[in-house]
Amino acid sequence: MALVVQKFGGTSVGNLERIYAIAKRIAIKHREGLDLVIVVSAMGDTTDELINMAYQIHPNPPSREIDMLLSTGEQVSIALLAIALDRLGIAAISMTGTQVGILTEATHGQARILKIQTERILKHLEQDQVVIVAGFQGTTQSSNGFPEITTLGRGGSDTSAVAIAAALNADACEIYTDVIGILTTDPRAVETAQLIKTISCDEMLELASLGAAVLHPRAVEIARNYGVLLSVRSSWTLSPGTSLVGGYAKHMNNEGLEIGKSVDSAKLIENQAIVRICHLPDIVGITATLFEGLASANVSIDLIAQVNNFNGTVTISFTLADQQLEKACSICRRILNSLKAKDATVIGEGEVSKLSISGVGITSRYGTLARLFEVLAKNNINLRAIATSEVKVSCLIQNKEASKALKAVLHAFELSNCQLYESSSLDDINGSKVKGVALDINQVQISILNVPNHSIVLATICRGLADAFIPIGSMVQLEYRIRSSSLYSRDIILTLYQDDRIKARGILTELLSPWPGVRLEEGSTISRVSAVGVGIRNTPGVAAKMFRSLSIAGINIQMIATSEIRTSCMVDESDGLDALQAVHSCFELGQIT
Ligand SMILES: Nc1ncnc2c1ncn2[C@@H]1O[C@H](COP(=O)(O)OP(=O)(O)O)[C@@H](O)[C@H]1O
Ligand SMILES: N[C@@H](CC(=O)OP(=O)(O)O)C(=O)O
Repeated sequence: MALVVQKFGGTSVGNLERIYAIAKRIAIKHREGLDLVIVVSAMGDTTDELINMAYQIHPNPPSREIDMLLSTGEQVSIALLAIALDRLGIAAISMTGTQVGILTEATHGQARILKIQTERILKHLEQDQVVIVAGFQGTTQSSNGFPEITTLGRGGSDTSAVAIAAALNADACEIYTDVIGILTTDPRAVETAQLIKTISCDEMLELASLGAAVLHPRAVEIARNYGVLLSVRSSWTLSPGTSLVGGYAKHMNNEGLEIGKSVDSAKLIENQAIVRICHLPDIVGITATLFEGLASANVSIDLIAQVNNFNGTVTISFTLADQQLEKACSICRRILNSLKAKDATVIGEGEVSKLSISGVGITSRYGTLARLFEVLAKNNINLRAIATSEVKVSCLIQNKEASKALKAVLHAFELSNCQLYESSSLDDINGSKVKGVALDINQVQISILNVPNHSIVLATICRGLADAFIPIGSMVQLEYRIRSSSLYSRDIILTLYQDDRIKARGILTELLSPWPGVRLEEGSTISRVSAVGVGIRNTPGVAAKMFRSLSIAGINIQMIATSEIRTSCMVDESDGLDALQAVHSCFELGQIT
């Protein structure tokens, strides 16, 4: 008999009528002969309400007690669902994370799953019972050997469900929610959002980490790592929803279900080039004009970084294949001439290579970025540009340093040579275009200016933030040649969550004190709008189209950070929603296909 894990989120079990309606759906599937493990979240806004209560009593409640408190939310809904199934004549049993044996790290509030004991679940399934498991919670052993309740972090029931499916080697894992599946964007923000029928795990990881709250990135990571057949569907209709594709059926490792390696391959592309444009006037639409000009001349751009300096000028850098460098520089110069941007300078540099590491949760797993930059710094590798995302980090380095850098990275991340791929030009697939767009609010731009030209600063910054569990949203590096000198000055620009601003300021100020020339500047709160799709890099003009749509909407782009399958633009906080709508519409994502 097929074994299916189904997860119902907080909105789907928001009141007794909904719980009963879900019980009826489950009863039908059980009678059809499926073995069912059901994971549920707490009813409606219960978790928020519980957190609120704790903070009314104490400004800094103990994390153990918060986990104890929050875990009660799911305990209510599992019991009610079991009662509803009993009423319908279906044998069911509810179980907490501790009763199942969902073993996690010994940390409260954000624990990762190490192992799921399947014996008890399997025993009840054999007895033809529906097994109902509390999502979002696990158990660990305290230092004195007693079991303690842990929670997995907000939105953690998706993670519970996919992890249980992986541990049971289930035939499918279905996430039921209040929308018909994964849509081209949040339908609460854009009414015309359309269903995406299939999406790759990598695309969904990017979307989820960029603000698409419909699926938790950790759940996607587990599905990708263990080849779980995952879909997202509506709790109220029978439509098939969205299927995720592109997972790998890896074996569970001994380190722990959620703890495996974050980096699974490295790749080097030689003969790349970088173009740097400095002192560009900060005029709405200027970036769009530049990239439209390049696209119409068939210049294929890879990575783009742009930052609005706080002095009214813009700095842009982009990478491309070496053989297109001269053409790109002359197009840029021509456009800048026609725009009468007299102060702007265009500098091209060839003979660089792009070294990338790929995996899952690269930016959300604290420490992976730091490890990469530490290794490169230790080997004295000079970084000319960087691009970060959830599934890939790329660094531009000089050709002559490329093989040394690659060797060091393979060694540091314990990758074998067969994971290395070399190519000399623009490569591979013709994927589809933009799959979806997402909006992430409450971000802040932190600029670290005038960084001396060595990678150790980058490594120090990333390690300091990782040790303080501060996630980095986007990160770019821009370089300028210092006037009348052959030396470069470097700026590193990060986006972080607004809530982490004060903590990050303290840490960065202290970390940067050995380099007295380095300046820290903070911008105002910004929103990040991102377009995601595997076809982005092979479709010239995608970025230009996005930049133009923002300029037509009168929205100034404050920062651009791209990776291979995503383009993110940071805009003023108040422009976020308009920016999302403009980008969604420019890629015609609201049209029924
Ligand atoms: N790309 C997207 N596709 C679908 N829903 C999205 C997307 N981005 C954000 N959402 C939002 O995610 C919500 C579902 O997530 P959530 O509220 O956590 O559900 P649940 O309570 O079922 O866990 C939807 O109601 C929708 O507003
Ligand atoms: N109840 C928890 C866990 C969860 O996953 O909820 P939901 O499925 O409603 O996002 C929370 O609110 O964070």
